[in-house]
Amino acid sequence: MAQVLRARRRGGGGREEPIALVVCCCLGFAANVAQLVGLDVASLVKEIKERVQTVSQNKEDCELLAERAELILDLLGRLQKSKVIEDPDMWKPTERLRSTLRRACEVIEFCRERSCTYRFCKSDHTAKELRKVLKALKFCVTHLTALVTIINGDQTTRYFLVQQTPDVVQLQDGVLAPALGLPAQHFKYNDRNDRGETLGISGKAQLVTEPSSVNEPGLKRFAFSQLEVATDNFSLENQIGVGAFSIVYQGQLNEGLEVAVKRASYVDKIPFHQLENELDLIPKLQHTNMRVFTVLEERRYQIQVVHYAPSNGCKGLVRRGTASLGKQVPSNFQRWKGRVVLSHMNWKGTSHCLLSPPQINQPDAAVGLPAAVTTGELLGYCTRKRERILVFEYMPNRSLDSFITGERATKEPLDWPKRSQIVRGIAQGAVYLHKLCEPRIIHGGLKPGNILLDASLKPKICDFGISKALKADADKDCTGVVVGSRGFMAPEYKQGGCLSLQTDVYSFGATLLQIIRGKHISPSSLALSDESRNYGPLNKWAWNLWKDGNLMELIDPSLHDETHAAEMKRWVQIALLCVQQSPEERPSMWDVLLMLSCDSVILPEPKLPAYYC
Ligand SMILES: Nc1ncnc2c1ncn2[C@@H]1O[C@H](COP(=O)(O)OP(=O)(O)OP(=O)(O)O)[C@@H](O)[C@H]1O
Repeated sequence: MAQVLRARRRGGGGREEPIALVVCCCLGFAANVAQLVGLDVASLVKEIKERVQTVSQNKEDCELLAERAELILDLLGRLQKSKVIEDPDMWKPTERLRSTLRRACEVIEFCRERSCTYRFCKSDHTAKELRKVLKALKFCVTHLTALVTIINGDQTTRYFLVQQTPDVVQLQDGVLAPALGLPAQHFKYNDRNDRGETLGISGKAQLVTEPSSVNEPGLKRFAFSQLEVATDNFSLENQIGVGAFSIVYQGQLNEGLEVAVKRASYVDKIPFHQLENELDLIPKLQHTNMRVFTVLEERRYQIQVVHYAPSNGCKGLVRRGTASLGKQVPSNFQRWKGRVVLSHMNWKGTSHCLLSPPQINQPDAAVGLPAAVTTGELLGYCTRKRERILVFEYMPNRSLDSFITGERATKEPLDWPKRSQIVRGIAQGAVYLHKLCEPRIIHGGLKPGNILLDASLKPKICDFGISKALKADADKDCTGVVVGSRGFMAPEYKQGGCLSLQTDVYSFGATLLQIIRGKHISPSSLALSDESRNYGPLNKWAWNLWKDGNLMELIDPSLHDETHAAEMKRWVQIALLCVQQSPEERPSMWDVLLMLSCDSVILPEPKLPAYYC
């Protein structure tokens, strides 16, 4: 069979040499790794396809096998166009590809066998081998798809600004190549763009060998094999999200619980850091989150706090037991016409705002503050060699972006009441992070892709990979490292590498504009400079329309027959306040929540948004 598997030619000493070797000699090593793989793989795939035509057993599986082999060839072809292939180490995970394809050829050959003796003795073995090969090919498809997807940057473009030395800031536009299972030292982020600028994260990638210590008693440590089973071996079919740093899979644990399994894509320090950051921060959020405002009952002028914030959780907003309004209730909460109100002092004077009618046993409704709005529950984690995996509760409606700009935008467009519930929920979550948590947290990556929706479309902010816990007296965190998504990053963050509460406000504003605009892109006549596109592409358009008093044009056409036009326009104005160029001019998230919740709060005139020109 060997002769049909590899084309050969006569070498100098009359020996036969595989074509691959010949190619390797003719071309420089680095440049030809991909071609080498390509050639060899192409002939193997061709062989497989031919043999499948005449199999007599396991026909369906053989056909599936041929399909996967063809897909692999296609993916390799796409990857060849990418510079990443010049690094031979990027191909390490495909090293076994050729041997797998050879096994595939062999096993298909067995399936062509028609003799009864063979069937009697070997058919069991063949079926097993076939399943193994199918599984191995599936792994390869997943790996290559991840490479293709991320190299092509299927989502919003990412930027990485890295301060190598205190005064050198470098920019990368586009997504860096990740690879599952590659040793960290194989990553080199030194590509240059056509202007000769250095791209990407430079510096030595470091292997993180030991998992960070996890002291959270509530978190479960999962075995890798358990997650393999839960996600059908991290199969492509189970893949539900590809981020810049991880791939997320839907899975089902033995006990039937649906989970989202977030597996780090890089083996570099940076993505590990992202997942470890989440592992560190999320349990803190959950602790405060679950215990604060769990049940609030209003009895005339009394508010009974059944659950309460632990002393190290939130800032002592509530106390255990029964408190009389106006006495033990913190100053932000006051009695007003017999209702719980939030009184706010620093936005154009004092405004009193009834956030929502109090309802018995409905915690968030009672005071309009976030109960369990901040994040999906982190159930546990898994570390094994170079693997870093987080396991979350599964959110059946996944992320907001698919409803706003993705395929569900047309199939299941959200009406205004749903959108406004989501917007308020995000604002509540951000207030919770900025004001109520101890330490306060800057999310750093607010955008529709990082808002998960539960079964009733309640939003949960996810992805705390780049979030920062603020020191008590700090209001920003400057690392010089910038990671974010085009369109949602505040200009001062992109330029200076400092995350602040105000950069989150900017991202919230850009998200709000997108939620209001929906899928429909801005008019082609709108000349946007590259800079404008980087910072909230809708800013300029919204600003122009606001000045012309023509805001309805910005609003998603599917909402035009709704009866909420006034509120929609008001919210565009709020979004414009959030995306103002100057961080000092932007409202706080607390202000935003008030403005969203109270029509009576008079909105100031927005000033120029970031990158208007
Ligand atoms: N708990 C979950 N339930 C359902 N879907 C989820 C869950 N967590 C994540 N996803 C899906 O996976 C996608 C990527 O998740 P996440 O944003 O956490 O990854 P990431 O690698 O940090 O991505 P990025 O940094 O590019 O935003 C989400 O947009 C969402 O569609």
